[in-house]
Amino acid sequence: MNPNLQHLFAVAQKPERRIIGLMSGTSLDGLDVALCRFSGHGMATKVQVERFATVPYAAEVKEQVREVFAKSHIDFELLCVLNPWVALLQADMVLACLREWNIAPTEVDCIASHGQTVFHAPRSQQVRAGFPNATLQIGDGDHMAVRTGILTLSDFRQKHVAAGGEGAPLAVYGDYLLFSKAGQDRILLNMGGIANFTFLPGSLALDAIFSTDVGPGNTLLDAFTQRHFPSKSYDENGALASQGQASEPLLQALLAHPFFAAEFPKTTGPELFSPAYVEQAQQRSNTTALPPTDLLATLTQFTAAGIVQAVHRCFAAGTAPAVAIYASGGGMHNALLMSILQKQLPMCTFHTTADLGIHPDAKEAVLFATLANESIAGDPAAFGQGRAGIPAVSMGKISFAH
Ligand SMILES: Nc1ncnc2c1ncn2[C@@H]1O[C@H](COP(=O)(O)OP(=O)(O)OP(=O)(O)O)[C@@H](O)[C@H]1O
Ligand SMILES: CC(=O)N[C@H]1[C@@H]2OC[C@@H](O2)[C@@H](O)[C@@H]1O[C@H](C)C(=O)O
Repeated sequence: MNPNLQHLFAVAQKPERRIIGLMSGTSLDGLDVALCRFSGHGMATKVQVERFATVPYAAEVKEQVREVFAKSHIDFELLCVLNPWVALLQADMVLACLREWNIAPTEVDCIASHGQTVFHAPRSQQVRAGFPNATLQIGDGDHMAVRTGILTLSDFRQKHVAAGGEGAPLAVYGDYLLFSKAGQDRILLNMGGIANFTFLPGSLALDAIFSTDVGPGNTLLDAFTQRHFPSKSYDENGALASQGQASEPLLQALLAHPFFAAEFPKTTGPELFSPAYVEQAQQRSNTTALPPTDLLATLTQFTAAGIVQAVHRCFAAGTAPAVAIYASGGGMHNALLMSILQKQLPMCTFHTTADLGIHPDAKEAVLFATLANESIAGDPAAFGQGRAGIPAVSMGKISFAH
């Protein structure tokens, strides 16, 4: 037998596995690195996050990735070279973390690498007809494996698309295994560049759980903060938006897109929720002269409205029962956004995933480590027969280090 297969077999049979989960999201702020210790799989999964770091991207890295990010027209050669370049950059970040943590690469069983999404194209957002759902992440897994010497799983979203999904949100898989609680309805709300959530019914019924994107998270806030306040990369704690007055006509124009009325589960990205989207809504609502702080106030309300509408929709049948919301992602640090959510969702109690034992900034990196643990040691049957958006499949392509 190929010794690589023997090694994989041995890792799958270990009572505990050390897996590094890597996530670099739509905000392009850096690489989240979570060193996790797993035992078990499926509903018996136990995970302990031993170390976590966000390694910030240098300005040059952000600039290079932005050149090919969420754009219809790009330099194709640049995309081609960024595919290994991003992988090698992230591999070196992993090796630097391991050195700092005094852990040898040989002590890590596997890396679960999300890569960098450069374009997300569910059918509902494509301009051409007749093509399948599609999504593209760069940061090649073979380069990660060879540079680090660690078995690597990568490119998780393609199997989801191949099995009928849109390639996202994958959060449902990890949230279900790690955070379900009998007797308590929970929403795991992640506010990154795009906002998404998983609904976990207290009944634990597999046919009631789902994950969905709900609209923009920080992506538009970041873009317009950077445009109007060039020294800032984001609106810290919502301080700028707090100085402005939201425009109701612009808010309504922003909410007019069919994405908001579409059924769950659904996905989106900065391809749709771009600065051009906001500029068009400003034209339609005669609000092009809005002062920057009013614009940021409106965009904060817009982010909140997408989330609030979606939470209400979870309970469309009647009065919303009490539900516990567990927040994660950078948006949870935006005090203004959080206060709007709390005001508009009085039936919810607000917590963070830290209350469930996972640091909110680490949650998505832990998700990919969990997906890798399932692919290596689990069984896709943990997700029943599979439903729309939750096909019962093992995700991640395997790259051997040698
Ligand atoms: N103190 C803060 N106040 C306001 N916003 C903040 C604060 N801290 C972080 N953020 C926001 O969080 C963003 C980063 O969020 P996060 O790292 O969750 O995004 P991501 O992982 O790239 O996104 P995605 O989940 O869409 O892939 C920043 O760009 C910023 O907008
Ligand atoms: C295509 C893509 O990269 N989507 C991301 C993005 O960031 C948030 C939201 O949009 C979510 O759908 C997804 O990531 C998380 C980790 C997910 O798949 O659950």
